[in-house]
Amino acid sequence: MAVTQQTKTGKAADVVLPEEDTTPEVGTGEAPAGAREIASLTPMMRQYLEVKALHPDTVLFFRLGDFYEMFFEDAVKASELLQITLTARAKGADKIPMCGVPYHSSRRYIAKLVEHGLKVAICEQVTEPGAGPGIVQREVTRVITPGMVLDDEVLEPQASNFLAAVCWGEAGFGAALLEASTGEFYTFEAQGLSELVEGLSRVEPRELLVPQGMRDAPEVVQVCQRLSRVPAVAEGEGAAFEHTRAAAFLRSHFNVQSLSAFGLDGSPLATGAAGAALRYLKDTQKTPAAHVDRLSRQERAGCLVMDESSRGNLEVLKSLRDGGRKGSLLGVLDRTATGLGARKLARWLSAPLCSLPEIEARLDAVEELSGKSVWREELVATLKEVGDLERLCGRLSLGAGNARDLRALGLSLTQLPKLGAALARCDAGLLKSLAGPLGALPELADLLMRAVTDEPPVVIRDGGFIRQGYHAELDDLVALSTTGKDYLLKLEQREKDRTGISSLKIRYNKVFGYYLEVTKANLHAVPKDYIRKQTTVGAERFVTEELKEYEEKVLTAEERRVVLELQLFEELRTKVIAAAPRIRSAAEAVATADALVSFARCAAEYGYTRPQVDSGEGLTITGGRHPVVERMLGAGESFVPNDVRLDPEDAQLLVITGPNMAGKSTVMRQVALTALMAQAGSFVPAKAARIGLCDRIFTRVGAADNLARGQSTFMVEMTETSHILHHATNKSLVILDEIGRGTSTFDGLSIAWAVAEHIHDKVGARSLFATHYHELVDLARERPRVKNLCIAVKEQGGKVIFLRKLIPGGASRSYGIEVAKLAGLPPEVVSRARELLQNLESGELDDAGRPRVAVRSTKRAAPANAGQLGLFGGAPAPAAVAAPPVPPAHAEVLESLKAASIDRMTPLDALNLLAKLKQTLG
Ligand SMILES: Nc1ncnc2c1ncn2[C@@H]1O[C@H](COP(=O)(O)OP(=O)(O)OP(=O)(O)O)[C@@H](O)[C@H]1O
Repeated sequence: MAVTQQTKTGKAADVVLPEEDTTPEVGTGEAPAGAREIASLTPMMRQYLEVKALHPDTVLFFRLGDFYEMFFEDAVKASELLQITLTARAKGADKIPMCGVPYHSSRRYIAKLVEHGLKVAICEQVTEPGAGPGIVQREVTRVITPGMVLDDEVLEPQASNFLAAVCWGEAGFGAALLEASTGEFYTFEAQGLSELVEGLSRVEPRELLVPQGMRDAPEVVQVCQRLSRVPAVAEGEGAAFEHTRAAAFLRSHFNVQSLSAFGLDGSPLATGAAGAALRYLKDTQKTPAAHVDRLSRQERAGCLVMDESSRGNLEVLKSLRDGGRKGSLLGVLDRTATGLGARKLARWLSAPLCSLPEIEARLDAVEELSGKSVWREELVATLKEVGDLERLCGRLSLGAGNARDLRALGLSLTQLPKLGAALARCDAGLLKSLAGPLGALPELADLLMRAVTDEPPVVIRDGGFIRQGYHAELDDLVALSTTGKDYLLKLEQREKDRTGISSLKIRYNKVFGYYLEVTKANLHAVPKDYIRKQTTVGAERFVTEELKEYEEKVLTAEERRVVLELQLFEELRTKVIAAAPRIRSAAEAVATADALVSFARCAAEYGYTRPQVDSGEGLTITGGRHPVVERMLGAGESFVPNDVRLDPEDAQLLVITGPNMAGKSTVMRQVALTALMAQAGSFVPAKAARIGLCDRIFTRVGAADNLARGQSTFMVEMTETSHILHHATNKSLVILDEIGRGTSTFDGLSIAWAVAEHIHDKVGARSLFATHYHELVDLARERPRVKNLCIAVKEQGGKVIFLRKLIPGGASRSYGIEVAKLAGLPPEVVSRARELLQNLESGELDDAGRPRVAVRSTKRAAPANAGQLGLFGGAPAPAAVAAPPVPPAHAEVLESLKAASIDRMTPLDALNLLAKLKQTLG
């Protein structure tokens, strides 16, 4: 049996039990599984099915000796995803599909299944083989799900891994966000789906927990569709979401009389979601989750709101190109030294502040840190030595940590006083305030450093991780087992001398313990007092009384040592759990310091300046740059800075025109990103900036198709625009890039015009409006707070040179054809396009009033009904045909037309007039 076990342990990961597995279970004496009816399964397979029935939605990792085995459909699914061999237990019709992975390398396999959105239940042997009657007892000790991951193999250091529990009712939605590895725990309530998605999108949850039976509810389907990273969906017991039960559960966990301190009074939905999330953590991890020691409520008013698509359009956390950090604002600003800091920075950028004092506090800190480069880099060096305190503490609290985690925690805690002392010397209040929590753990640091060896093993079950000198009894046991081993070596030499068998060896295996091995050729020299134990192919194995005695001594010392080490590990773990709240406060301080240092490094190295943030509604940026584009430019290219001024008095809405590729999108995005950075507490890429606090930033940029959601490009564009018009306030910043582009020119222009008017007249939000409809420039004549800007270009030798400079006024042309030429369109297509453009611009119309775009220049004729008007900008051609007798209605129309002052008419006025004229004609 032991031989089988050793062979299995030694095999590669994809090795599984032989197809016809007749091996009884280790130490159980269970009958071999042969070809039998499934109904007459072995006790072990029955045990498997019982456990599986309790965890039907998981892939069950069933511990068998040194392997985790999977059976039935789990085996089929896992073998495919993990690319391991699928084999079978039993034969013929009773064949049970099966596959397995070695225990010691299981982490990466589990990680892979979880990455595929599956849940993995770990079922361990909880009694020793042969320790009692019947088979080994087994229990599920942990369920690993996409949102409940503790292992470094799965977790990205810089990214959070949140579970989101969501429930809903007539009053709206309740949500709870829980990070199992760090213990972060938040709730919020939302009135509608958009608000819910906006709240969830800030942390991009990996898993969505919803009440039983709700997986396919329209609310869940829509949330999944609208989040840019689709979460795995899990169902939790409906009762866990129920308000009173959830409240009682939370009160008992946090050991409080009331939940009012968490802001949950009168919030049944948020309470339900929080209760369900915490219960899910406890149920899957089977621990008290002591590291979850606080719960806070996120208020919408507390931070600058950005919906999912605005955050995505501005590429705040990831680039649109490939969804990676590179090319995003976070990619540029993340110069953190720790995973803690990186996650904090991502949170700051996804939820910038709205409170002036808090923003000023961060800016003060960044100013001080950016000015002291040597000292700042010393801080960075210290921060680099601090491990992921939150996750180390989380793993240990949840019983998943090992001795390496204790060692890493000890090393990290040792750095804290140094970091604290450096921060205490700062002038900025925020930096100073971080020093307190960093000085609160010297005893634990000292204890862990004294207790754990420098390089402890990954697996704790064999001991070997407690440092010599930490525990006297353990030292004695270690000494005994080592001297015992020395003794055995001496004994071997003595027996060699006594018998004259120079090849005699003392060996050890798990089944026989220590034995003397003598090759067949030397058997004649074996003394009488040798007791034969076993015969192998080339040798005989013996024991002696003396050997047995020493074996007893050594082995018991070894066993006691392991037991004692495990006990000491538990004691240390308990101490860590007791200190969890202080560790989390220290982790928070480290994360904050690291994020501020990161801002300061960017400020110093990228030439950023401190923004002036105030409660006004203006926004002035002088010499502003796009933080990401300026870092992406190649050698020899330099970013052209631009000035932008938005003012509620006279420049509330800026219409930006300019050729394709001129830099309209870039300048608009840089304004939004500058405001966002300032409110996150960062310095900004500009010579000077004054930012009136924004309550929300909206962007409607480009024509992002969303066919997966079954919406056309234009529909998406209009839905987003409508969302903006409904939610923007006079404190908001609105970026609209080419509204109306997705439909016909006339419809598009009319919509763009009406949207701009509405924002100007009704909403009052600071807005930047880029457009190719040059007609929109006329809006500035109509509305007092509209200003025109355009991006300068120079024409030289038939070529367009982009100057990238924003100047007052409107652009006269698009240069679209020139850009198309630059892009390599065939010359004949380019020249034909020029011809068509000329037709359009000369306003030639056919009988139906449409421009005669298709007319070739050689065949162009005078328009037949030259009396018709070009709708937008087309000049009426002089009347050239004698008029027939005019009916009265027609005369009225002609009069109206004559009276109309086309020069001062907006396109919409023209449309209205046209409608009136048609009405007159009947
Ligand atoms: N101020 C600037 N300095 C240097 N390069 C710039 C600047 N602004 C834009 N660019 C470069 O020009 C490219 C085109 O800019 P952008 O996409 O903003 O143009 P656009 O006017 O919005 O074009 P389109 O109308 O075709 O969408 C950018 O990718 C960037 O590389």
